[in-house]
Amino acid sequence: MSSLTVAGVTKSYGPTPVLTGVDLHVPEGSFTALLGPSGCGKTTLLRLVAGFDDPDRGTVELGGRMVAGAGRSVPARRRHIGFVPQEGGLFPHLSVAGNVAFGLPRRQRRDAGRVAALLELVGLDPALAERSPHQLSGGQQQRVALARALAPAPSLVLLDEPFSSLDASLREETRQAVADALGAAGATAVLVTHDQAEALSMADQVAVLRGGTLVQLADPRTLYRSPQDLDVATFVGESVVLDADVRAGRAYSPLGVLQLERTCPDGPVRVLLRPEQLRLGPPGGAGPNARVRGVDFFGHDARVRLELSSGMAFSARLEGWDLPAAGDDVTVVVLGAALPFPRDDVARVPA
Ligand SMILES: Nc1ncnc2c1ncn2[C@@H]1O[C@H](COP(=O)(O)OP(=O)(O)OP(=O)(O)O)[C@@H](O)[C@H]1O
Repeated sequence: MSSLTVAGVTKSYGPTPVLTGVDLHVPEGSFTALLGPSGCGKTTLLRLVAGFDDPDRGTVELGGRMVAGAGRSVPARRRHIGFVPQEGGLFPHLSVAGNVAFGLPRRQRRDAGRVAALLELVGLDPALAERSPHQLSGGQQQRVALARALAPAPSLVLLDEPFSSLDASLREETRQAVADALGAAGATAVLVTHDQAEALSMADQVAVLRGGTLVQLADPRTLYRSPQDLDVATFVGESVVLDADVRAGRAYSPLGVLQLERTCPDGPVRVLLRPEQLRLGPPGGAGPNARVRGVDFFGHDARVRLELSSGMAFSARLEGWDLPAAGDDVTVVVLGAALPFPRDDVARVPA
């Protein structure tokens, strides 16, 4: 497996810039998620790395070898990159074993042991080897597609929204199997997704793309706890965004006086809290009063929709055991510190 380095990559289709100066380094043996809203350029970047298209400017290096840029373009088939598309792309007329063997070097294609080992690597029972793709679930098909992509021991594995067509229960299980298989193979991998939970739960590092620009590259915890700006913050998780005034290192907000995560000069700011930082107490306790407007119950936890007497709406995320009901009056307690941002930082999604 190889590292991947993308430097200053720019791409336009006609007059429309799609990628503008993207830099990205994926260390050997690590897993990076490319996360961003629809149309931000994720697939375009993946295609430039795969060699399906060429950048207008900038370079792509695999294991220190330049494969695109500076007048060079190594054809896709010579980049030794494994590709897992949205919907498996398995050959319908070949068995599972035939599909996996297709990825193997010619002399190993008849080696049933190699095929069985690859099926086991992706968490599939080798007894499925003789089935046709249409006799598999969507999740099993994606695992076969990964086994096929890993078969030639590629320098890099690219996965383009490979779980998007799976239903929720299968998605979780397949994600886990894919992440385990990539880890066991020591693969360098890049996953394209617009699903923040997928990116945060699977990747070693997450690259957030917005409008063709890489706005933040960080490990999942740093990205969630210290997002670059409010737009990234609201994209990678639910948020409570409040206008506040900073005085002597504390933020005076509609949810009380808050500690700050980092130093910040006095003056108006916008602060970010995560809904799981809020706790509810009985009415009349310390902290601002709020009324429960509704409860979205998810089983393991719930989103409790709240409103202050000023009309400001926000949500708390609470464990599912002891929940208030719509119409209840409560007091709000904030745990931990808030993250300050300039007041003119735009929050894309309201609290
Ligand atoms: N071959 C092409 N010709 C013209 N425009 C293109 C072409 N490919 C992509 N685009 C445009 O480039 C922009 C980025 O597309 P891209 O597919 O990379 O986005 P994405 O982030 O992967 O989106 P999605 O999550 O919806 O797949 C879009 O506005 C798209 O319409």
